[in-house]
Amino acid sequence: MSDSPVNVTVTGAAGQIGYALLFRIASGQLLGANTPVKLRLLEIPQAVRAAEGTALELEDGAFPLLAGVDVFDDPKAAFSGTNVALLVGARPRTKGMERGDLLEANGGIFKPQGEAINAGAADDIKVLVVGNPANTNALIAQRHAPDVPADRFTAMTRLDHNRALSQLSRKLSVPVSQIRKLTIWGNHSATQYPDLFHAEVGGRNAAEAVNDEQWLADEFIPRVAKRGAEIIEVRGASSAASAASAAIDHVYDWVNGTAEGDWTSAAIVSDGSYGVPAGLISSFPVTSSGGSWQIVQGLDINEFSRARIDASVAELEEERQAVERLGLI
Ligand SMILES: NC(=O)c1ccc[n+]([C@@H]2O[C@H](COP(=O)([O-])OP(=O)(O)OC[C@H]3O[C@@H](n4cnc5c(N)ncnc54)[C@H](O)[C@@H]3O)[C@@H](O)[C@H]2O)c1
Ligand SMILES: O=C(O)C[C@H](O)C(=O)O
Repeated sequence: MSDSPVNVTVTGAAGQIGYALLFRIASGQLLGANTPVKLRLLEIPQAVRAAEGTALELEDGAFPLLAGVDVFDDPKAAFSGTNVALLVGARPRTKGMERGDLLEANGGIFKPQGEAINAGAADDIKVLVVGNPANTNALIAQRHAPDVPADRFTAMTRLDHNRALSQLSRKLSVPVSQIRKLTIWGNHSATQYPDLFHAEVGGRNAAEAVNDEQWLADEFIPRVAKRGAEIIEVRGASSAASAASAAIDHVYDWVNGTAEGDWTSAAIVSDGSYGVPAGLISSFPVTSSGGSWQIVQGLDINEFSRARIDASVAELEEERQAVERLGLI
């Protein structure tokens, strides 16, 4: 076991995802079974008491790897010295709210959080944004942290990736462990593009194994892209434990590396690869090694995929322009 604990800040700690996430972090699933963690929970003042209640429960878990829990309502204090930041707390869309209103409300959250990360986080800070609209919230935070390398800011499309794995596994009646090289491109929204064309199932091309373009276009892609809405409809609340699980997967792979011969999906700052404008935080096929993500290069993008990637990237561009107009970046 390494000696010094890793500081992990979780925002929105009293929310649904926070509750599903914190106990898994405390048990060692975020960073590995040999890494002690110190949790730093950030909430708005009205929810601090509930976060303190969760902190009591974390204490009651007697987790051997948990070196302490602190609760904050001030971002500067919560991010001071932090190594891993999970930005989960966000303003949900409520009735009558337009997309612009949502972006503006979230700007009020992610701008000060980016500034606080810039001011006081540890040099090796890694940031995962979960709160929606995740890609653009990550962009806002990143732009307000000019002293932090841009590649430390990421947004979560791992839940979409996991959803796509499960849907394909059901269709082909194979375990998810046999599926490799699946990709989510673009935005964590209904425009995202889950791409099977480079995926492999038991060593065989997945699109060929499926051999059903209608299923691909009319069932698989919309099912994955609209799964968040389906969960809300059926469960009566947005996904929480599956989102927490995907956040664990994302950070675990970022820190510990992806498996040889496979890749995963994460929204990271574009370097212009695959025609995605540089600077946008967009989902790509990625591998991780040495604590950093690399975009998988050299994939052939067919016409079917190109149109769908472009549509999702266009939406990200619109969101970027909207937050620029609002003066948020
Ligand atoms: N990227 C993804 O795949 C994905 C998946 C599921 C949900 N989400 C998003 O994750 C977010 C959280 O979901 P949830 O179900 O936990 O919501 P929730 O409403 O249960 O919890 C959100 C928590 O954030 C807190 N919060 C609000 N503003 C804050 C701030 N400025 N600082 C710290 N905390 C703050 C709230 O007090 C609340 O406790 C939502 O935006 C949701 O849409 C993303
Ligand atoms: O909260 C939502 O709007 C849905 C969420 O992003 C999800 O993908 O489950």
